[in-house]
Amino acid sequence: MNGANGHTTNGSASTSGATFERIQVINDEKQFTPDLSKQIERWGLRDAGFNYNVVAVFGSQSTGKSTLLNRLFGTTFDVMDETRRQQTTKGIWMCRGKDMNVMVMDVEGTDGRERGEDQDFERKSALFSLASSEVLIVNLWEHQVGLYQGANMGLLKTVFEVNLGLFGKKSPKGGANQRTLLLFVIRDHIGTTPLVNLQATITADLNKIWETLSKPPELQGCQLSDYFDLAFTGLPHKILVPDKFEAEVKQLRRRFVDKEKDDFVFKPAYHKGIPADGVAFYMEGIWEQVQSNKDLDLPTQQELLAQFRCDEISTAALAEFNEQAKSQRKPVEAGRVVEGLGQLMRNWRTEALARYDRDASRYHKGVYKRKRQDLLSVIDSTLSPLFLGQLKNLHKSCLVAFKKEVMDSLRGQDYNFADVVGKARAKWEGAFLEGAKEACVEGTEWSWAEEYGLLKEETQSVADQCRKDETKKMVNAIERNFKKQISEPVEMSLNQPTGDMWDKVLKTFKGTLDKAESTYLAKAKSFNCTEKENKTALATLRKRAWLVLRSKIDEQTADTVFLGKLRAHFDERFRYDEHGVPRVWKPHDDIDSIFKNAKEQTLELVSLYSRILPTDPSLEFRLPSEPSDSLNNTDDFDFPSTLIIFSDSKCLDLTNKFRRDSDAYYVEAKRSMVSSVAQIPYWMYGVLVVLGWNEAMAVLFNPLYFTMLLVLLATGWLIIKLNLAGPLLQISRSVSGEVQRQATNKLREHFSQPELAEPVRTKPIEDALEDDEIRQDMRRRAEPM
Ligand SMILES: Nc1nc2c(ncn2[C@@H]2O[C@H](COP(=O)(O)OP(=O)(O)OP(=O)(O)O)[C@@H](O)[C@H]2O)c(=O)[nH]1
Repeated sequence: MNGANGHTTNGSASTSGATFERIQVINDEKQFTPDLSKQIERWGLRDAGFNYNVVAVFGSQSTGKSTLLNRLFGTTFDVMDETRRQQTTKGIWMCRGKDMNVMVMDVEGTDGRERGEDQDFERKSALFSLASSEVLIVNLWEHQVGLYQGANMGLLKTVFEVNLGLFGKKSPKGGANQRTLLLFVIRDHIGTTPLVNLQATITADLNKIWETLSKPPELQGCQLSDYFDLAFTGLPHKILVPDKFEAEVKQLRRRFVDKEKDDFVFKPAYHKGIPADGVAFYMEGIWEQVQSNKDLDLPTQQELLAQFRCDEISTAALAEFNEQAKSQRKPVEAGRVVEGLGQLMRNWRTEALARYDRDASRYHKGVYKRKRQDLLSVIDSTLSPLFLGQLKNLHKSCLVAFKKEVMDSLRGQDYNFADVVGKARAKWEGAFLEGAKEACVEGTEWSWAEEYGLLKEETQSVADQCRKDETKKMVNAIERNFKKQISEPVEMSLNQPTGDMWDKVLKTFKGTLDKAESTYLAKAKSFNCTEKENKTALATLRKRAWLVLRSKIDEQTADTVFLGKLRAHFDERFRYDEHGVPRVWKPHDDIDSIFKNAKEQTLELVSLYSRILPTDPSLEFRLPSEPSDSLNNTDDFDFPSTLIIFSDSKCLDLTNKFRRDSDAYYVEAKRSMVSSVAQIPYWMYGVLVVLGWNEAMAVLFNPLYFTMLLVLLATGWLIIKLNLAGPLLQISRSVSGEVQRQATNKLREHFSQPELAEPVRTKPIEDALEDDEIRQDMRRRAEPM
């Protein structure tokens, strides 16, 4: 039964379980057991709160204390062997009463026989018992009553003195004070002296002792009854009248059990106010104080106990709380919005506080409240990062969702920008607020205002950016549309190079631009654009529109296109007559003047196209020459230069190019006239018949030639008869065609001699016109044919 430190830990009757285990609280070496707390737990009393009682017994050695306790409470304390009268209880033992929440203390007897004259332990055990128990059973033989010098009275003197030390500092009249019941059990009460007499004697003796106590000045007037209640009972002789003894003991037990009875001993006033789970620590503290002979101040002890226990309870509550909080730390740190985090936090917080309150509220109120506050601030400081993390995550997710919603909505065609942005902002800022409110735990000073402000700023800047992008997009779309609209009419106007060509172009341009501007303004309304933004966008639109027009003009005045126009214009005037019929040059046609007029008229176009200049000044268009395209930040823009289509040198270049082309047309015209003159005249055939008459007669009258003619005719007749005319005609056509081709080639070769052709091809046409010799030569060559 001896522990490692020489402490007798516990023991039990052979039939008992954990409930009946007893424990030596203080061993004969005056050491306090470290196992009391566990033992109280094993007894099932740890969570009893205040619903338990402590009773201790005082008395001389071997006066049947243990026997009485075992009978009264069903405990299992060692009882002395009948045959050897010697001390059995050493130190202080404790056992749980059977079927009752009572901790029963069996205290070593007070005779000191075994310890010699050492009264120290008696005094200390009395002090300890009084500080811890509600009821002190004073066990004495009947014959000891009235013996003032006897061990009991000495013990009682000790108890009173100790009591003054323990509770005396506080005036008993000052309010609720610790009272203790002294229950005198007179053993072997034969009955010759009635209990009342014995009671009177004992009371008188007690008062006498009380009087003789040296009390501190402030407690001079205190009475014994201010601190103690006295109760008396007698028990018959256990050996002589065992049945009566047992019956009386049963009777006495009822006073410890039956709460309804008036003589119920465990009155609330006697309770030391120590929760069951703190009893072990409290007792240990008291024993330490007692051992070190320090002043034992119970309120201070209770406060110390409260501090220790409240800390313990708080730590236990926090441990569980921390486990719970840890579970959500990772997702929050990983940037996730934890659904219902606020509710979770509220639950953990409430549970932790409830756990603390359940166990700690029984302790010293001041300490309990102070520690609760500490616990609360630790809990809140643990939860605060989760709250802030949740806010940050909410902020992020709401911003992302806001952007997505805006982008998705802006993807379509029919939308009102202000509506889209306004709704999305309200929705996601609202979602943030909702989430933040949910995450906020009541009773804290947490705030989401700062994060909310940040979110609002960011949604605003996203909205601004979107508005800018949308404006840009809209201007681009209007520009594209503008391009489509002006393309055809401008092209048509430019293909009709009349004097009011630019008037028509600018009229179309201005009309379309007006429409584009009003389209912009109509749409811009929904964007909540500022006046300044609208001004900038319109300026950009105008400039872009102008550039679109300019690029269309450039396309139409590109070298090849423009030369084509000139050629067409020239053709109309040179190669076609005034009725639009193609000219067939006759020798009497005045090619030169027609050519000259057509050329001059065509060359006038170069200057017409060279500059955008309407005849009606009201149609003139102007733009500021500044970088107005804020949407694209393009380079400097010089409006006047955009009015010039062809520079002077370009005009000269185009004129030259056209001249070369027109000269070629001129030469071609001339040639066509030459070839028409070179046709064989019909009268030549008549001449041939006249000149060939003699030869025909010679054939008819010459038998050989005539025979040959007949043969030919017969062959012809046969051919017709045999239907060979077609194939032969075909062959003869081919042959004649070939012969004609050969002949033509020969003739061409003849007329294409270098001295005739070269000057026309290489010299400028003016030279050619002036070169009369060549003209004459050409006519000469043409005429004989
Ligand atoms: N005459 C008489 N003897 C009793 C009575 N009760 C117990 N005894 C006997 O007294 C002896 C001592 O009993 P314990 O119960 O051990 O007494 P104790 O006071 O606990 O003894 P310590 O623990 O040694 O101080 C035993 O032999 C009991 O049988 C009683 O009421 N009358």
